[in-house]
Amino acid sequence: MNKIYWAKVKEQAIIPTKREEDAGYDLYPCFEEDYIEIAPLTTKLVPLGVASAFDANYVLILKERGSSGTKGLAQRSGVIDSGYRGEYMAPVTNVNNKPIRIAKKEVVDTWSDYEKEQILIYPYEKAICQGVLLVMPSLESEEISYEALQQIESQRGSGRLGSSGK
Ligand SMILES: O=c1ccn([C@H]2C[C@H](O)[C@@H](COP(=O)(O)OP(=O)(O)OP(=O)(O)O)O2)c(=O)[nH]1
Repeated sequence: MNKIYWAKVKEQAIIPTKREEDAGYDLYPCFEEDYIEIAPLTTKLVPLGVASAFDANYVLILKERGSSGTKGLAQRSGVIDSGYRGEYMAPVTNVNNKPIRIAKKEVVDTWSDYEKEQILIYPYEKAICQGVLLVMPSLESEEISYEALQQIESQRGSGRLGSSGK
């Protein structure tokens, strides 16, 4: 299957797209509410409204966009398995010291300047994260004893945490 299949789980969802030279598919929030508010240093699941199917040789990783990461929306978890058929959810942590609202434009337009000063706003209409497809290496897995493992040649051996002195 040399293809990624996308489906809308919710009617209003936006099917992710990317230009050939972009690494990630832009993924958009998709929810009924006027906005989702994320308090400082807390995490919320932002529904993305889409589901996918792709070959088991790949994994799709959710990452911040430049424009979401630099606004203090930190992407969590984000491993989408090829066999996952549920709705994509983006776990997002607000690392700002103000609440941030992922808010629809028509609602933001009704807020007073005072209300807007108390919060940060991320437009609902913008992609909130991106999905990067990566090739999954396929390795056999085998348990061996720790002694046998230490016999396997290595430059580092068990040196760690500053042992190289570099
Ligand atoms: O940020 C994320 C992470 C995961 N998922 C979906 C896709 C993934 O294929 C599925 C399971 O994720 P994962 O295996 O990381 O979750 P788990 O906590 O290990 O639970 P499980 O027992 O379901 O494997 O949840 C998302 O929508 N968003």
